[in-house]
Amino acid sequence: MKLMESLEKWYACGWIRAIDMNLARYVMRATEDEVSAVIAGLTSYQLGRGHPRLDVSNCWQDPEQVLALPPEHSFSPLTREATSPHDVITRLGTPEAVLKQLTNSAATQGEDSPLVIAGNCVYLRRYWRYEQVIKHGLAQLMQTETTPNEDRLRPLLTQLFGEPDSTISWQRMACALATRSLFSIITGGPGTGKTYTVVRLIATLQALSPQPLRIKLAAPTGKAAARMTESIRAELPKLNQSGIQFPAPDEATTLHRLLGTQPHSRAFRHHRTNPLALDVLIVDEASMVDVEMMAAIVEALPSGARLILLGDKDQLASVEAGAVLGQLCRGADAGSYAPELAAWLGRVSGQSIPKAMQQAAASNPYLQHVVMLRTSRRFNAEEGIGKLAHEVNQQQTSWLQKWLSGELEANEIHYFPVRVAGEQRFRQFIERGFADYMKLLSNRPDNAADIDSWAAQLLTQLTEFQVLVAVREGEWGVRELNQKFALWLHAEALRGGVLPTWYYGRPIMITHNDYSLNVRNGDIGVVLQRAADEPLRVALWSETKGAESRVAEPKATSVRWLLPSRLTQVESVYAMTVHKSQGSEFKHTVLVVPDRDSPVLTKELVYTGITRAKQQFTLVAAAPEVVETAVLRRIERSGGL
Ligand SMILES: Nc1ncnc2c1ncn2[C@@H]1O[C@H](COP(=O)(O)OP(=O)(O)OP(=O)(O)O)[C@@H](O)[C@H]1O
Repeated sequence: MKLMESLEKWYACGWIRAIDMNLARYVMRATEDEVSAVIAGLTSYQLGRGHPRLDVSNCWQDPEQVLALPPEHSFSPLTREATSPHDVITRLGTPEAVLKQLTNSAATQGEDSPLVIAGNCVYLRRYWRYEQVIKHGLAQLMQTETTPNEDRLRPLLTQLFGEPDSTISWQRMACALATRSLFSIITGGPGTGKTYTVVRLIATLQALSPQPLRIKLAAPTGKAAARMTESIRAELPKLNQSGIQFPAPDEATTLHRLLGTQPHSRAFRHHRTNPLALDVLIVDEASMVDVEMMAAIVEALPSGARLILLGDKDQLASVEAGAVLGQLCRGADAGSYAPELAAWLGRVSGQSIPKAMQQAAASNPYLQHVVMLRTSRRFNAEEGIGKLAHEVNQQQTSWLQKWLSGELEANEIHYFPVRVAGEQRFRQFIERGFADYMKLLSNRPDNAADIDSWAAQLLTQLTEFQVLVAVREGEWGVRELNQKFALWLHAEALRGGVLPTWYYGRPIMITHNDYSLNVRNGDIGVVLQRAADEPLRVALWSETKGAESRVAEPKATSVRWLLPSRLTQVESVYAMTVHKSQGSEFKHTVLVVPDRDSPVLTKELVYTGITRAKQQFTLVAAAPEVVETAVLRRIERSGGL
C-alpha cells in the first residue's frame, strides 16, 4: 500500500480528521511528494490534539504513543486493514532523511508554503508564526528595563506586605519582580494569593507612575473574567482600609471582547497597527490561553505597555494548541534567578532568595520573570483538598493509595467507589447533591417582582454542587450521565421517561459564542417559566458591563431571559467536563473517573478537577487503580517557546 493510501485508510477508520486528510491531499497535489503530504497530515493531526508541532525525532521513537494511534475506541470495521503507525513511520524513512526531504520540498519553501521546519520539528506555518510572534514579543517586553528606584520601592512593599520577617514572602517578590520589566508571570495553585498579590501590584505600579495608568483586566472566558472581578472586588477594600488609595481598574472582561472579535473572521479588531489603549494588561487564568490567543495578545499590546500573566501552571492547558503558561513556567518549582537579580530582589524586599534558586544561566530565560506562589491560604497543605491536590500534582501515589483504600481519615475529601453508573447509592448521592436546587425550583414566587432574584438564586445554587467528568462518551461520559441525572431528578415531571429537549428546571451550558445574542461558550443558564401560563425561557446572568463598570462599585446582579429557540448550541450541565470547568469553582465538586483507563486521564485533569472544589471534594471512581494510573500520566505538549 502506498503511504497516502495508508493515510486515507486511517481517515476512513476515523483515526485522523477530515481537515488533516485534506491538508495531506493538498500537499500531495502541490508537491507530488508523499513524504511531505503524510507529514503535513500528521502535523495537522497533532495540532488537533493540542500540539502546535510534530516532533519528528520524538515521534519516530514511539509512534503509537506519540500519535496515540490507534485510538482507544476504534469501532470501524476497517481498523483491521489499517497500517500501524510504526509501519507508516518506518516507510517514511529515518528522521534525518525525512527532515532532509522536507527541507528540499516545495511544502516548506517560500513565504507561503504550508509547512515550516524548526530543528527536528515540523509546524503548520500559521502556528509557527504564532510562536514566533510570542517569542519575539515577549523577548522585547523582557528586555525593556523598568527597574524602579530601590528607595521608592522598598517602603511601598513594606506598606503593602508588612515588615519583612524570616519567612520568605513570594507575594512580595512577585510584586517587586513585576516592576522590573514589561513582562511577568505570577503562578500558583488555588488560594495562594494571586489576586491578593496583583491588587498590591496594581497599587505599586500606580504609585510608581507619574500619571494614572490605564490598567485592564482580562480572562479567557466570561466566567473566569467574572470571578477575577469578584476576587479583586473583595480584596480592594482591605487595602483601602489600611489607608492605601489608588484608582480601581475596570471590571475584567474576556480576552475576545478586549481584542474585539469580528464577524466571520479569526482576526481581531486590535492588532499591531491598531493596538489596545492601555498601559498594563493583566490576564488571569492564563493556563487556558492557547498559542493563537497569546500571539494576538502580544501583537495588540501598544509599545511600552506591561503584560502580567496570572494562573496555575499545573492546570490543564487549553483544548486548543499549545500549553503556553506551562512552557513559560518550565522549571518554576525549582526556581532560577540570576545572582544579580536575586541580589536586587533581596535589597528591595528585605528577604533573601534561597541560594539553591540562584543560577547564573537558567535553561529557561522566562524564569527571570516568573514568581511561583507556594503557600495556599485557602487550603491546608497537610490535609483535605490541599493535601490531595498537592499529592496528585507531585504524582505521589502512596498517600493517595492509602486514602483510596480507606486507611486514612480525611476531612473535606471523600472517596465514593461506584461500580456502575446506574447504582442506587449513586442515584441517592446525586439526588442529595441537587436537593436544594430542586427545592428552589419547586418554589417559584407568585409575585412577578421576585422572579429575577429567584432565577439568580437558582443560578447561584448551580455553583454549590457540580459533577465533573473526564470523558464525553460511554457510561461515565458527560452525555450519558447528564441524561441519567435528568431522568433521576425529574422522574415525576417526565412521566413517560422521555426527555424533551427543553423542560422546566434544565440547567444548561452554552457551547459556542454567539455575539449577536451576547452569549459565550461556557455560560450557564437554567430553563424556567416566569409564570404558569408563560412559555419556557432560559435565565442567564446578565453579562458584565466591561469598561463601563469599575470593580470598586458594588456588584449589580441581574438576570436576563432568552427564548430557548434562540439558543442553538447548548448542553445539559448537571455534569460538565473538567475542561469546561476551568476558571470556575464549586462549593462541592464531584469528579467522576471512568472505570477504564484512557489517555485523556492525566494528573493535570485530576488536579484541575480537585482544585475546582471550594469546600468539599468527592471522587467517584469504580477502580482506584484507574485513578492511580491517571495520576502517573502527564500531558506532554510539544511546543517551541
Ligand atoms: N499574604 C496574605 N495575608 C493575608 N491574607 C492573604 C494573603 N494572601 C492571600 N490572602 C487571602 O487568601 C485568600 C486567597 O487569596 P487569593 O484569592 O488572592 O488567591 P488566588 O491565588 O487568587 O486564588 P484562586 O485563583 O484560586 O481564586 C484571600 O481571602 C486573600 O485575601
